[in-house]
Amino acid sequence: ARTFPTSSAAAAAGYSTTVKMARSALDEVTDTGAFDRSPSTFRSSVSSDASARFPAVPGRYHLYVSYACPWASRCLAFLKLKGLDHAIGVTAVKPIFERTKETDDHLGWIFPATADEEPGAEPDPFNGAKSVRELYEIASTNYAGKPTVPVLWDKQLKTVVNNESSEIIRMLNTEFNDIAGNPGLDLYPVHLRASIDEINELVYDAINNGVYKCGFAKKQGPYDEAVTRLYEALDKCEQILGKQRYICGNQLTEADIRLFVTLIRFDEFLSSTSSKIGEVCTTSLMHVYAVHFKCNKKLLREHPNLFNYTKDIYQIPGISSTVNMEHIRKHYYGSHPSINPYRIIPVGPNIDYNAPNDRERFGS
Ligand SMILES: N[C@@H](CCC(=O)N[C@@H](CS)C(=O)NCC(=O)O)C(=O)O
Repeated sequence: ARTFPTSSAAAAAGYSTTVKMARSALDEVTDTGAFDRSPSTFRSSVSSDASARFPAVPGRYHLYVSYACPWASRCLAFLKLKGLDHAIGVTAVKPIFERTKETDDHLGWIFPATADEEPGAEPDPFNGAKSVRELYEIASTNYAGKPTVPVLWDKQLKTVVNNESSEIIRMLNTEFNDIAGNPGLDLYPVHLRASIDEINELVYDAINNGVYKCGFAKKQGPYDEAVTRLYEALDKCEQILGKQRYICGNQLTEADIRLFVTLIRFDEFLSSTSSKIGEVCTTSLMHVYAVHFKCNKKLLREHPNLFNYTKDIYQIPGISSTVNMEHIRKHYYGSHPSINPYRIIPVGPNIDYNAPNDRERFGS
């Protein structure tokens, strides 16, 4: 049996020891049939202030991720761009959900038992946890919410500092500058904040979360609404990127990273999102092939500006190392046995995102 420090660590970090939330995305569909994402639970901040509860010191924090997950990947991108890999370690889980406990049927993120088991994934180096769920239970006894990645983990207090990627990326951008290899890079600069905020709102709702709203809708109305908004937003971004190199001007910002993580998964993700629709809709006898056509109005590679832009961002030093297409494919095609019982991975478009692109026409 494993034993963990529990309530004392959670109490020290100021968290309630019982958190009740949705256990999986399937619980996050409202009576109207629309997908409604639950808010993240752990919302503390690491601070550059040495007297803070979570001071930005090297070696104290660890990022638990899945390479399949777009939200975790945006944190990985910030870690690389800011030159923080020496200060904050990373451990990736296995790409395919497994039972997290023998005593119930929850499926979730699992660490491999050894470093050889799954290229890219590693055992938990600090807590010997079998699952991400166990990490949450160390931080908060009886945690009943969704055990999601990313997790920004405090090795000293043995707790989750924050599990909301939009907040983690802001901390990585500003709070670690004393120890960052690239402190001068500001991905949320004051003069562009209004524009970044506006784009983020559109991109989060219609694109990042929009693909999930398409995928998890249980009724036609919410699906129609989500898919219309998704393609309107993609068209808007396509137009903007016909005039400038990056989404908020001619400078890379967090809005680009937030958009990129969905775009890079897009042509793979269309059918993966559909797999989840199929799982939700097993009782309505929906056929998986029909489901696969639900989100295919247009592929990424049919939007020339968005497609070249995705290659451009991918080719920024450090970014390609945050994209593990193998984990992305394995996760989406392997984590839903009711839809894809033999876990066969479709051949996929195998796009070369390192291929030349036309973005330098806007200057470098
Ligand atoms: N709001 C969170 C969302 C993270 C999230 O939804 N992660 C997914 C993976 S893409 C997850 O871990 N899901 C676990 C599950 O569905 O059980 C963030 O942006 O950090």
